[in-house]
Amino acid sequence: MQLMGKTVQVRRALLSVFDKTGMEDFARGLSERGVELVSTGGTQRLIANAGLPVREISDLTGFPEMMDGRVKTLHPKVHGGLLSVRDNPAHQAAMDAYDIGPIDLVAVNLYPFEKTVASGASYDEIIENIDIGGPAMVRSAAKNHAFVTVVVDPADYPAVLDAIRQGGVPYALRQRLAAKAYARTAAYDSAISAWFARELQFDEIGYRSFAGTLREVMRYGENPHQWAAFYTTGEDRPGIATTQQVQGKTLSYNNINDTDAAFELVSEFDPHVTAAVAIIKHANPCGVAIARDLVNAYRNALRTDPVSAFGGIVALNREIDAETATEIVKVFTEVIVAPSATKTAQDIIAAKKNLRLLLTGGVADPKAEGLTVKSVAGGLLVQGRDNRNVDDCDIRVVTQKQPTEQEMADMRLAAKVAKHVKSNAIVYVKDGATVGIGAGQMSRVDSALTGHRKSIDAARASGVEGALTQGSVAASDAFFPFADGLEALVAAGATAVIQPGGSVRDDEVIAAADAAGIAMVMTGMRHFRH
Ligand SMILES: NC(=O)c1ncn([C@@H]2O[C@H](COP(=O)(O)O)[C@@H](O)[C@H]2O)c1NC=O
Repeated sequence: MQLMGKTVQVRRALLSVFDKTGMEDFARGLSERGVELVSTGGTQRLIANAGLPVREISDLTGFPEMMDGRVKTLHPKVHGGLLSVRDNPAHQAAMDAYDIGPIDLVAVNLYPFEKTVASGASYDEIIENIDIGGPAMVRSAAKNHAFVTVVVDPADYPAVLDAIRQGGVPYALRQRLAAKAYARTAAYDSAISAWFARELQFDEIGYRSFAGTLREVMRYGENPHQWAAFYTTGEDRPGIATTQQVQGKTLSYNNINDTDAAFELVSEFDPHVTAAVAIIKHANPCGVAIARDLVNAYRNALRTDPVSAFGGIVALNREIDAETATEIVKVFTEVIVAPSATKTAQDIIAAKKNLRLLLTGGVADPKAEGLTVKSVAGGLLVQGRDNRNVDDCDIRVVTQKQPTEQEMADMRLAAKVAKHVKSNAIVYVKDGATVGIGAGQMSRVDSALTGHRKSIDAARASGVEGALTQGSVAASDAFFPFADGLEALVAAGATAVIQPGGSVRDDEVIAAADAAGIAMVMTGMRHFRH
């Protein structure tokens, strides 16, 4: 392959695109450089209507497009023209024998499989939108990038035209376009296999592929020496991947991770029922509150841990109003994320140039099915999304003391927040707001103590002696293996506790609660989060 690595002149191009964006200009540019154009049905009509000379694919193959377009380019005259090694005498002999002409450039984009699935189309319609001929051409051309240029993204048309105007497409560009082409067909097949898996409810099908579309390359990852990029999967879930950035600096890797945690948390609360605000640091909440309006929810969330809230992410489940925006901008905040914002709220936030404002258009459905993926050395851990919460549980009172209505409401809030706190999680709540959060400790007792200690700091910050946890309720994300965790909650001042139960020592824990005279309920649902 002596020609390999050289700049290649383009003499014949095959154009077959579903998304016709930019195609007329691209075809004109090619035509002006003397490139012969060959094209399929709709693409051919577009080019011909623009007054440009273009051959129909059936003229090249000698076969009509048939079977509702299932077979149009699947022919040796196409694939031979794409795959032949130009300086290989045997390949040349085959081309001569079968009258196969070289094709130097292919521009293809595929039937919109992903969009068809997202639109809720029927099974048959989805199947019909699996492109076969397109990926086949893309793969042939990409394999033979030593000689052939493959363009799968209209965004690359200008660069390719520029190269052709300067005499030909250089090897480095052909190579990059080939890599992109295989990434595209891999992502396409990944979407098809993921759809099949969902449709047939296969939990295990032998292979899994996960794909995304590049949204942005970040300056760095979790730390400055780590490379990072954000890929979106196309899932139609209001949140970090679908958000519109209205203002502020570009998002960092950590911002994206924390904003996701923040918005998923407030999405637990139906905005028609209550306003909810979460302030997040390092993917853990440092304050969460629900209230009749956002401004009170924000003030109460902030009170939990005003020190940690500095440089935090604020998520809201309703449209941000001017009053709430005014409160938020008083504290140094990295990101605000909400379904929408009033014009006045946006103007108030605009005064802080660097502050990012992200609008999602709605809250996420906390009950929606989905997968989460985590990488481990040499593998991927895949599981169903944790799409259930305390509202799905049969709550059992296990102590002599019954919780009051207020305690019960606060325990539901505490349990929903605990679901979003890294394990071991302990969340203290009083009157609709968190008053102490213990996150990510290796022992449940330590989490209970941490939340308590932080509530003493927060009380002091607001000029109150003692702990905010006095008279609160507490939630634990998992059962208490011993009574010591429960006793730490009692010592912190909790009057009611919500936890899944299920320990072999549940009896001891219940006895400790009875001895302390507090109420305890069990949900039967654990919410580990790592
Ligand atoms: N069947 C084939 O041989 C075939 N060849 C190309 N396509 C696709 O047909 C589309 C373009 O069709 P048209 O030019 O008719 O709008 C492209 O998305 C291309 O990927 C095909 N369609 C499906 O497999």
